[in-house]
This record gives sequence, C-alpha cells and structure tokens, in this order.
Amino acid sequence: MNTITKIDVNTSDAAQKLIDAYTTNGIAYFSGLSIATHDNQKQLLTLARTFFNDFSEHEKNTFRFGPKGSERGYERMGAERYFDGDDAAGADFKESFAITGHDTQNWPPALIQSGIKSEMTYFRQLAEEASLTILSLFEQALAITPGFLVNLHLPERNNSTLRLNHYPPLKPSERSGNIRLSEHTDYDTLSLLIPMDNTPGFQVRSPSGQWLPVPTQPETLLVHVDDLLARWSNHRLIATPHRVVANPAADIWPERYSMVYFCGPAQDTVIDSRDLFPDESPLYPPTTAGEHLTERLNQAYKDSYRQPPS
Ligand SMILES: O=C(O)CCC(=O)C(=O)O
Ligand SMILES: [Fe+2]
Repeated sequence: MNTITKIDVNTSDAAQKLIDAYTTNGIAYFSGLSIATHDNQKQLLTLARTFFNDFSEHEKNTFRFGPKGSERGYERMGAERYFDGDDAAGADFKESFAITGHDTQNWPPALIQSGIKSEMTYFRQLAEEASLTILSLFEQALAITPGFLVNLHLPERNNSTLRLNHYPPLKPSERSGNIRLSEHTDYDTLSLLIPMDNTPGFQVRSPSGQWLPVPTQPETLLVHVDDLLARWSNHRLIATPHRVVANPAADIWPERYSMVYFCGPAQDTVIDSRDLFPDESPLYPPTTAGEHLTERLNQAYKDSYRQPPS
C-alpha cells in the first residue's frame, strides 16, 4: 500500500519531497496553508448545503452569469461527462456551482442576498493565495526560472475556477456500477481539493496504473497536476487521472460534497515547454490555455450541448 506524501509548505525540504510524490502517486497532501483550517471546513459545508438545498432546481438552473461568452454558475447533474470511447464510462452523478476568474458581473440577486457571493469570493481569495505558494514549490522542484508559473497565476491575471460539487444521495435504481464521477484529468495547471466533507470515494490512478483511495485529511489540501503543467513540464509531471466511486452494494450512496480550485492562467497564455526547458524538443505541440480549455470543455459537455436542460 502506497502512502501519500504530506508536504508542509513551511519546511525546507518541501520542493524535494514534491517530485517524489508526483512521480510515485501523482498526488500529495499540503499543510501549513490558511485555507485548510477546521473552521473553514465547517463554513464550506454550510455554504454548500445552503446553495444546493435551499434553492429549487428551477432557480438553480437560472444561476448562469459572468462576462458574455464565459457564462458560469450552476451545472445540473449529468451536464459534464467524460468520454473515454464508450458512453458507460461517462457517468456523472454530481451537480456543481463554479466561478471563474474574477466574475464580478451580473451575479443573481438571490446569491448576493444569501451571502453566497461573498463566501465564494472569500474562499477564492484564500485558494488563490495557497495556489501561489504551491506553484512556487513546483518551480523549485522543476528547477525553472523563479516566478515563471507564479506570475502567470497572479490574482489580476489568472483564469482559475472555484467549484463546489454536490453528489446527491442515490438509490440503486438511480445509479449504475460504482462510479459517481468517472475517470478524467483536469484542464488547468494544478487542482487544489479543499477539505469540507469526509465522505470517502475520491481515488487517483498512480503512474504505475493502480487506483489509490485518497481520503481527506484534516487541515490539509490535496493537490494534483493538471493537463497544462504536464505539457509545460514536457511530461516530467503527468496529469493525474482521478475519479469518485462508491460501494456498488450499498443501499443508499451517501450525499457527498467537494470543493476544487482549478488553478489556471489567462486564456491567451501560450503553453510551450521550451519556455521552461529551451534545450528539449517539446513532446506536446504548443497551444494556448484557451484553446486547450475549449477543446476539453467541448468534449466534456458534448452531451449537454446536444440536449437542452429538462
Ligand atoms: O469530488 C471530488 O472529490 C473530485 C471532483 C473532481 O474531480 C472535479 O470536480 O474535477
Ligand atoms: Fe477533477
């Protein structure tokens, strides 16, 4: 059984531990960050319960907002699907609510009055701070120019997304197999999983191909590598495949909540490994963050574009 590395960001061997962690398991716990406190964990759970349970399905479906062309907000259950060649692998039993970049515009009044706007904005700021600390450790671990990654993810520049997920309780007739969210990699630079709910189910596939259950740990973030960092690092780091499962024999799958900060750069950022490793030929063709994101979102939301919300 592999043990998952725990990295205290305030210790001098943090960067060294990091490369080992990401080449063995593809994930690590990070401590010493102000977002991952016990009080924040409780506050997040309250926020998520309020959002998903206090509004009707109809109201939630009206919560789309943000600058024109990049509407964000609520996604109903089943909207995001991962296609791995066969449709059965695309199950998605979660609903979600996301904000991207600094969405200050057009928030629905109900979300302002309920305090959800201010809470999400507060947690986005804490997650942003944590992401910069962690990116700086990745720069040290990869021995690249200090500040290269941090500067591309500063508050005024990033296009990061903060997402709340809710997996409703499900009876056997409402589900299939053991999958709550099927295998995928995330589309940005890094993903920070912020602890809020201890319901198990999250797993990562290690570089050697084994599925590892990864429980939340108090006062720590879980961080994994996303597509853009795999491309930038010229495959020194790989994007971590992950999924959420449940016991297929259980009578009811218990309700589950999660919060993820998808840390990513502005859409016009060029992702070319030669900016970090000029002497190597790139294993991935250069792209921009926006092109990559559009390609992945079109894939993941293919089904929901075919069928309007019911
Ligand atoms: O719910 C979780 O623990 C993981 C969610 C996830 O992988 C995602 O939102 O991309
Ligand atoms: Fe994910």
